Amino acid sequence: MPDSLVLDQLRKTYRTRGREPFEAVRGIDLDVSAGELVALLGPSGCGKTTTLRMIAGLETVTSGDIRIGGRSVPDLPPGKRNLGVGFESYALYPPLTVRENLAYGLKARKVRDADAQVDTLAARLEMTELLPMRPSGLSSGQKQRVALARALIRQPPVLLLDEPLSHLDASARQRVRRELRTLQREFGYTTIVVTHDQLEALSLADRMAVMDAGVIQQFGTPDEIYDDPANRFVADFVGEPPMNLVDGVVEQRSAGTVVHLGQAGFLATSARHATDGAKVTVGLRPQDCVTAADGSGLTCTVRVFENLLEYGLGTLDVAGIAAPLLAQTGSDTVWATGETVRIAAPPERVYLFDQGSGDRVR
Ligand SMILES: Nc1ncnc2c1ncn2[C@@H]1O[C@H](COP(=O)(O)OP(=O)(O)OP(=O)(O)O)[C@@H](O)[C@H]1O
Repeated sequence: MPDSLVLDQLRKTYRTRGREPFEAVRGIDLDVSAGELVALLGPSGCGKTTTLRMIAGLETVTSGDIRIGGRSVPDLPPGKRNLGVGFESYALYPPLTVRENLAYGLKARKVRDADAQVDTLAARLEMTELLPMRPSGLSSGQKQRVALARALIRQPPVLLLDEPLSHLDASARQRVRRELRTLQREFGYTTIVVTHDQLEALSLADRMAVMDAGVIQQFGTPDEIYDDPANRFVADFVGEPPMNLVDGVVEQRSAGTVVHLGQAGFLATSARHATDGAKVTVGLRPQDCVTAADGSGLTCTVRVFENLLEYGLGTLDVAGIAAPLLAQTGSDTVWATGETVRIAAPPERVYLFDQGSGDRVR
């Protein structure tokens, strides 16, 4: 049976002799339901691995609590926490073959069809040919698959995975990712996956926690995070190509709020709480840009147009704004260099952020 996992004001301060204490995790709250897959997503150094290692019991907790199935675990050794841990660095037993490594725990528990279970899982993770090999002969991508299999075969109530697919080549990564998702759904393990790869997080996760500087910036479903980013960091980090972020000035009109961008014109926005005349950061996803009717939207000049067959990407100069704007077009639109185009977006997709705090202005 899967267990719930709760992080309650979890903190980690690293104290290294001769150095200032470093707060890697700064008070994290996270409530993961039984059977849910949550991705911890963030840039290098944001504290994802430290968080996972504290849950696993490989790192001490400075303060706060971790509860697995309602039981507080920070004082328990790793082996008593009832977790499956798929860390690449987690040692396999070198004298045993991969098959023996995978079957070890099952045989210790006297599971009758241990070998058949190993065969089935190995086939699903495309690693049957690795079963007779010894750990020292494996490449990093192969070791990663074995670590994943070893965590999965125990059918743990809570599964922790740290960058589980990072060493696989692009096509194997997609297939193993889908298989991991299928296995997780089938067996219902509560799962935390640490990744810096947003595609991995978007495709695997029921919900994702976007982290930066030791803090969870937003926790929600992939759609909530993409459609309704809580702040400038999340808006910038999630989405490919990234959201355009440019300076703008708010004007409150009787018909609604608009935001002016340089000398290029203005866009209507559904944000209602912006102060008239305030300088804000305007967020506009390249995918949300549409061609506007004459006399409305932003007047832009095409600097470069890339025809990527299924869609096009225009790099547009905007009068009065230093950085260019990226706009994605449908496959039937082709822009010429130097052409003038008018760009708009649905008002609910024109995001405003406070220039000081970076918080969303709604
Ligand atoms: N043992 C340690 N002693 C001191 N500082 C550490 C230690 N381990 C990690 N850190 C620091 O804590 C911060 C968070 O590290 P962590 O490994 O949790 O980040 P991460 O988000 O997983 O990044 P990455 O994806 O690069 O592994 C980093 O600035 C790192 O340098």
